[in-house]
Amino acid sequence: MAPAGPAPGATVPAAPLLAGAPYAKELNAACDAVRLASKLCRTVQQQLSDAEKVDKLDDSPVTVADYGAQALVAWALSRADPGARISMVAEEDSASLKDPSGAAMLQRITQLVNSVIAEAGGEPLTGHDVIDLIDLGASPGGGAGRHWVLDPIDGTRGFVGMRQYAVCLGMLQDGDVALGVLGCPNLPRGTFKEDDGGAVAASRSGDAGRGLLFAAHRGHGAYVSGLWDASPPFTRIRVDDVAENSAARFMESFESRHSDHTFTAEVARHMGVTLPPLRMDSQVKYGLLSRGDASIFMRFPPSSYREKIWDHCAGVVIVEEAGGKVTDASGARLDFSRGRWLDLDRGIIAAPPRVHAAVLEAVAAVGRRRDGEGA
Ligand SMILES: Nc1ncnc2c1ncn2[C@@H]1O[C@H](COP(=O)(O)O)[C@@H](OP(=O)(O)O)[C@H]1O
Ligand SMILES: [Mg+2]
Ligand SMILES: [Mg+2]
Ligand SMILES: [Mg+2]
Repeated sequence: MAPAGPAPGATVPAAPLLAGAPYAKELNAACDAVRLASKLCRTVQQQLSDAEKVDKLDDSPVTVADYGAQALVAWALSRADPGARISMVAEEDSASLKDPSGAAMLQRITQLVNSVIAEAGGEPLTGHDVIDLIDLGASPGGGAGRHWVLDPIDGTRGFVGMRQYAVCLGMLQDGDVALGVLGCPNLPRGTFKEDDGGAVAASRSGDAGRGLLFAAHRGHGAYVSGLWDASPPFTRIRVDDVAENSAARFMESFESRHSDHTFTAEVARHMGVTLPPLRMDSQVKYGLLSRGDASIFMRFPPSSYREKIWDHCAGVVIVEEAGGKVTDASGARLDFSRGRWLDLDRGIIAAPPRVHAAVLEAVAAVGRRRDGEGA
């Protein structure tokens, strides 16, 4: 059933988005929070120094902007709903900032956060406040009640490498994703062109033509707007269910350690997909799929890897509300109700319905062929 609301391509008036929908207040608060965090990230990406990033235990990077964006989103959501106890499942924690060796980094983060808060008309925070806000993200989540789900910077490797990244905020209500918002500072507003995912992206970050905000409300559609204005008009978006596989463009991680490029190439070949893959960091891939800039997203990490809910929560509801399907390799929908991790069968496949069925079939066929060869 098509979701309620305006037709795809229709422009809806400036904020508040979807006034009257059940979670309109929360949706608009989430959009504001993501806009603030995106501003901080845009500033930092242009001037990031080695002293502002550290490697985590799992060998992944984290920067002052990851921490700053997490604190800002927590601040903005708390401000929008004073008195409420917010439950947030977020990627970062403050452990390394509480250590004396993290003092300079905490000071820098506090300064960055306060500069954005000042612009938003708020009172300055102390380092302790920033730590408390970051640690709001330690919730175990689960299937009961409301949990915000935050990846303050998804695609930190892309952020550091001057490529694509996204600020990703979802809202779980009783185990289902009710809202999703993606801030994509380096995405061009026009149709996506091949080189836009690559190293040149950030050199143009801040251009008038860059910066998109995707937002979805379960049952009320998916929308896109410019990222930098306080209350821009939104346009309803829809996936592109191409009639022929040969016309489908597929997307995957820029980093081959995050997703097996050899396997996806074999699946694409099996389907008769001829266009080369669009390789990009982060959930911007879900945004582009929802807007019809590409028709397939595949992710096949190493079998030992366990997916985290913040890497998919916002993107999944945006794709579904744009008319797409997101499942694991066995065709099951992703279950966000089980805590901080997603348990799934091998990989993740997102696409419009016809193409999705074709990808599922091809994944199974290539899997069987590989098993046969290995036997
Ligand atoms: N070995 C691995 N396999 C799969 N995903 C990984 C991974 N190591 C890190 N990731 C996740 O992949 C995310 C980025 O996805 P993509 O490949 O689409 O850009 C990272 O998010 P962060 O950048 O928020 O840490 C991280 O959670
Ligand atoms: Mg990370
Ligand atoms: Mg992530
Ligand atoms: Mg992250």
